[in-house]
Amino acid sequence: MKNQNMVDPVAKSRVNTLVAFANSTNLLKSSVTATSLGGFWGLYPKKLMKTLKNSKGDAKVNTFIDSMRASSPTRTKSEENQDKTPTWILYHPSALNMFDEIVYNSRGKQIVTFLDYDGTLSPIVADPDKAFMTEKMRATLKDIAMHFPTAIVSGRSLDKVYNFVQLTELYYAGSHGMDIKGPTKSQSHKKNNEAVLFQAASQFLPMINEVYKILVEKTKCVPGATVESNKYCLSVHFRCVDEKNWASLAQKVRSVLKEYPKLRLSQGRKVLEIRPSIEWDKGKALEFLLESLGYDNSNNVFPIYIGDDRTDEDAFKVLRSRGQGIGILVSQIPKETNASYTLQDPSEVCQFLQRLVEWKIKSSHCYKL
Ligand SMILES: O=P(O)(O)OC[C@H]1O[C@H](O[C@H]2O[C@H](CO)[C@@H](O)[C@H](O)[C@H]2O)[C@H](O)[C@@H](O)[C@@H]1O
Repeated sequence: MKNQNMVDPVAKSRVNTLVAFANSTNLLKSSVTATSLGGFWGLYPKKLMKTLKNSKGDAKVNTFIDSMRASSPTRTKSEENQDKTPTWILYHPSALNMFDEIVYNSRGKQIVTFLDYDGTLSPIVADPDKAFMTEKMRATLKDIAMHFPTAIVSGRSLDKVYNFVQLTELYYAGSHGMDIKGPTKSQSHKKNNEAVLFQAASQFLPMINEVYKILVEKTKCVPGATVESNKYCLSVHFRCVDEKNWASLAQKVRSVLKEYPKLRLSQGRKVLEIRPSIEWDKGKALEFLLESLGYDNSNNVFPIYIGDDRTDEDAFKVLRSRGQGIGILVSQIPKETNASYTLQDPSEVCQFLQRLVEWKIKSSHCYKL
């Protein structure tokens, strides 16, 4: 629960300036304060998990349905979102617009990039097997990895995310960070040249496989529902299910999980994810990778984590509590987040990464001169 309301000092001072500016220019419909804006930060995902695990009644499932709808709305800008947008942007400005501020804050430090896959590097599509990233994104990732240690941190299984990305020079943390592998191609920026291999939940494999079979059987009567195995985690997809069947699908998943107290549920974009109840998430994976790179107790590192999902919030929170680096949320609509900046979609992520590479090349050139 710690750090629930922590705000990093840079963001806070920027917000105060922006709030003063917004109020003085009547940018917003009503006057705002930094405190009123602070309400956007919270621990909604944890509350939601409790709801799903402990509730008995339909009302609780409805809360989940509302939240699922909001996490990945079909219409990009509802009226309600339009109202929230100006305030939200004050707190979470575009990482492209604030690029100079970001690189200024990283001065003298080693940037390490952490990238979520679905919705960050590849656009969200209906068929999870077809979530390909563009060749431009692949080329950009190759460039990024040449200049900064880079990791992909995904809910997908390690093999699956590697097959999508296909770059040997990156770190990969699959199954929400429960399965970590280092680059197989040596990188000059690595302090320690050994490939990392970490599997946090091997003992859960038989249980996960068993639950996969049960879920496939239980959900096959729901048109459009699919269950995806991500080795140490499972995903039950709602995207192609008619909204009127969401509640019954959620109930089916809950009823299976009741028999498996060692597993827990988390929610992504039109997906329910089942994973071992261990203290491990994308935030822990980020810390593990920083440690592997030799930056555990270092002030000389500036991690940049980019992600679009609820599960990425664990990593954003870790960065806030360490007071290091920045979190960037990929979203076109206002969402509760611990990230400091935003990007709209994978094409903006690509632009941001390209600018980082250009900036790095330019600054190393200036340094040599
Ligand atoms: O951590 P991530 O890399 O973001 O993985 C999270 C989930 O991503 C995938 O599902 C999401 O993307 C699909 C393809 O665009 C989309 O159809 C689905 O609705 C999204 O939730 C993946 O299929 C899941 O297994 C991951 O857990």
